Amino acid sequence: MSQIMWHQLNKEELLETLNSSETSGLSLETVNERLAEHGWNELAETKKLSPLTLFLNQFKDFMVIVLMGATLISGLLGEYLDAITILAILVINAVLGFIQEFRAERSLLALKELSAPTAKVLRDGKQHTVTAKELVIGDIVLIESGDRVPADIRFLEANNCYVEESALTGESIPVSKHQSVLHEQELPLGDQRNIGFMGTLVTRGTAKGVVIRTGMATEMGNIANLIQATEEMQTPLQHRLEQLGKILIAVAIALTIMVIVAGIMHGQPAYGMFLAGVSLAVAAIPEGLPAIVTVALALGVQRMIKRKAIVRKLPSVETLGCASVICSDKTGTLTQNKMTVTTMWLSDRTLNVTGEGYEPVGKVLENSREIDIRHDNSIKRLLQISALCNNAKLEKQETVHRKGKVMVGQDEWVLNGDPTEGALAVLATKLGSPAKLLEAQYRRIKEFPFDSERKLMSVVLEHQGGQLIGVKGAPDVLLEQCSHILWQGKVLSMTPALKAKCQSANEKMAQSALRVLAVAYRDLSVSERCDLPAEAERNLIFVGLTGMIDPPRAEVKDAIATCRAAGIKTVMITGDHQLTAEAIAASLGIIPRGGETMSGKQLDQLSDDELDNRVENVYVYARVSPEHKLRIVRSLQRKGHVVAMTGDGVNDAPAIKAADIGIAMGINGTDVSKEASALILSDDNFSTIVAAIEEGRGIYENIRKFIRYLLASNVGEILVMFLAMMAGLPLPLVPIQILWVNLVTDGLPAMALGVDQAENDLMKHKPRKAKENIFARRLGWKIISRGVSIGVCTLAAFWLTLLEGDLVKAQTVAFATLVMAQLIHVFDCRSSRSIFHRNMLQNKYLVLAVVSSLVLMLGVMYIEPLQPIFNTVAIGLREWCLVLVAAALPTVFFGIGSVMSGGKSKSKKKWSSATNAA
Ligand SMILES: Nc1ncnc2c1ncn2[C@@H]1O[C@H](COP(=O)(O)OP(=O)(O)OP(=O)(O)O)[C@@H](O)[C@H]1O
Ligand SMILES: [Ca+2]
Repeated sequence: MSQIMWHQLNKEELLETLNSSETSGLSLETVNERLAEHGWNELAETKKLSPLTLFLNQFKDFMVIVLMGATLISGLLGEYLDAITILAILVINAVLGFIQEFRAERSLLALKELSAPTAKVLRDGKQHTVTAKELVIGDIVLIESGDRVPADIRFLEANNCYVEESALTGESIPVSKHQSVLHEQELPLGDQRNIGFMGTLVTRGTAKGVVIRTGMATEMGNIANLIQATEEMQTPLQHRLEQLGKILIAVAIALTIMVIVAGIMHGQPAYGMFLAGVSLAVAAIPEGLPAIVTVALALGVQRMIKRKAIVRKLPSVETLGCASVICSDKTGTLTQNKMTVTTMWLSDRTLNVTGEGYEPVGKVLENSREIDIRHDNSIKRLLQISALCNNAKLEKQETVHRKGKVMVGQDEWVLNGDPTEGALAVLATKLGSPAKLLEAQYRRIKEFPFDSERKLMSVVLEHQGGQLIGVKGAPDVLLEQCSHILWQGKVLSMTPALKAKCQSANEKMAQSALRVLAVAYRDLSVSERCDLPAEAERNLIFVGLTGMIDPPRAEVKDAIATCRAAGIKTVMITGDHQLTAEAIAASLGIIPRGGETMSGKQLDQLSDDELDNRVENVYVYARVSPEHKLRIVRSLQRKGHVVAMTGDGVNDAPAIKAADIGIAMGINGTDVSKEASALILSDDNFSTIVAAIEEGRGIYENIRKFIRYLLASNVGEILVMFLAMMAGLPLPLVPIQILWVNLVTDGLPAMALGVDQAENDLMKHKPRKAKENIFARRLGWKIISRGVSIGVCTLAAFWLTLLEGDLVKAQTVAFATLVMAQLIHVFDCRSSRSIFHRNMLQNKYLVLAVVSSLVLMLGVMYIEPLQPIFNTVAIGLREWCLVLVAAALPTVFFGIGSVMSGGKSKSKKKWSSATNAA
């Protein structure tokens, strides 16, 4: 098929060649056949790391290689048992590391799938949304501004449609597309105006097209290998940890060398010292840290997905925890986006409409009495334009519900399209003027699609008597274009008095939280040119207003209160009317006493400096256009805020990109906004942002928990050996014991900390500063103090037992003390205050991890055949008392210390209550 000159075919030839139908699309059967034949509509991926490579990578670590070399030598020297055990431990270590990294990799991959682009397609006569991957040749697709063209398509219909093709042609100015036949033989891509190319961006308008090429056969597929850029997935924290890791390695190696030298000087055999030293280095270097961080991030991301937040860029998980302002759209994010028209205003009459949801059943009331509207021409005109200047489709669909144990089919009205337009479609159908009926007399010949800059939409309709323009949109904008008004059935000139009436009716409706749309029209002489919205939308005849409710989402009010307690400010940014916005903001508790609201017009009059001075006290921005959002983000950032910003349209992308955390809408968002975003809300819901922030904070704290645990453990491990060598004592731990301690303490317990529950005050303190050091808030002190005391206590237990003269017994005691001390200390790490502030059994994984580590430790102490391998003896009650006291001392001592000095007041100082900050 690739030889076909698609741009030269007319519609009939096109659909015949592709065996498709413009009105009903392909059948699902055909789709499956074609999928089987041509494969998925996707570009080939670059290669991934194979699991085997990932596993072998675990052994690439320098110290591990040294240790394996050393083991090999000891094997050659006849120490088979030692060599085999060390190797076994290294393999287990590698398996753990592999599992961690493999999981991390997998979850990152899953993330990509989740944010895969979708496409609207006509199949079996119905409109479906599918992932773009599922498209086949012949599919009829619908695209609108903000979409990426999902495959190579030939246009069948294009309304004011502009596409930006710079990825293919280098030309960054969008080109207009049309559906007419092009006759030239060879045409460069940029001139194929009736073809849309996969991956290019629709910047304006709407269109319908038929898929002519998919996957690697597309023009984008031709150059796919050139554009597969790898995205930076490392977070700032991971980056800093990598650096920290290098320092730690250097320190560990330096200390190890000192241990070895001191040991040899005090008469230890050189080879044994070398093996002990290298084992110590392997144990003390937190090589698992990056992997655990990735796992903690990835698992956190999974939890976020369960809470409907899809993270597209891993670094934003960290940034989320620092967010200090959330700028949110109103419609659909703070509100339900389920619109219902409740009020109409025309010719100075206010009419109420009954009925709920999308079911088109309801009555018209005036002063609470039902009225007959059948002969009212003004109302008919209002309904007519509302129905025809409208792209929403109201359909009856059978949906299956569960009632107890049986599944019941039920007819339900569903809406395909924009809810604002849906509400108008419902209104028209309710009151006897459904679009289906009207379309027989009025044929749409042109559309100027709605955009959020113009805040209007209009259509040109052809009927028996001629042509007609119907317009709907924001009343304040539309009124400016009306020279006449339909008043009690007659067309009058618009006077200032009449205009004032319209305005005050609009304001009155807006004040009661209604979203208000105005409707206007005019006749069009056939000779009149109207190619641009500005040419069509002028000299109009005003008809009336419709007001629709859009109830706030139930859970949002609490979410906003949570934010306030967490020191995060919520700002509403909306294209809607100021009074509507204020009414809704008030009901959600967004505006505190003294808080301001600002309109887009007012914003335009402020310089950047003036805006900076006021920005922190503005809680609602109304009647703004997308480009205002960028100014707001920048201004807040200049004030030192970490800004989360939502958006859904094409024009929102710059603001989303500029924000510290750009947030797109999963349901109503455009492809462009999603691509620009760091986070996608799969339910478009504001409270999901708050949930994500909470997870973000929790993940960061968990990372701090296990960094604290791992580093304190390592300080303890190194110190025991170091002090013993300095003091001229024998080795407190033999190499295998060191490796074993490392394995049982660093592995599972550290991972379990990574999925620990958050502390209760997580959302009760201010966000942390973006530049905060990982060791801030006394973490460094905690690592050193706990590490040193674990080392000292272990050494004391060793020395006390050694006084009896049995080295193996003393080494067993040291081994048990070190393991026990770490297993107790791990619980301390769960709290920023002390071990006594949290329920020890809350984290089931941790309890399980600690119990298995205990069993592993007891195993090598009490299973007789293992004793010679691990250099242990069975110790008795007296030794156990010593072990437990020495192991508990570091944690209990600091725990009591923190309780005595009032751990609460300390934490309060650090986290000064944030309530007054918001
Ligand atoms: N489909 C439409 N056709 C005509 N006018 C519309 C349409 N949708 C919205 N409007 C008008 O344009 C105004 C701005 O709408 P826009 O979609 O930009 O913002 P919004 O959805 O109200 O707010 P948010 O930015 O919170 O999503 C609305 O108040 C309404 O008067
Ligand atoms: Ca360790």
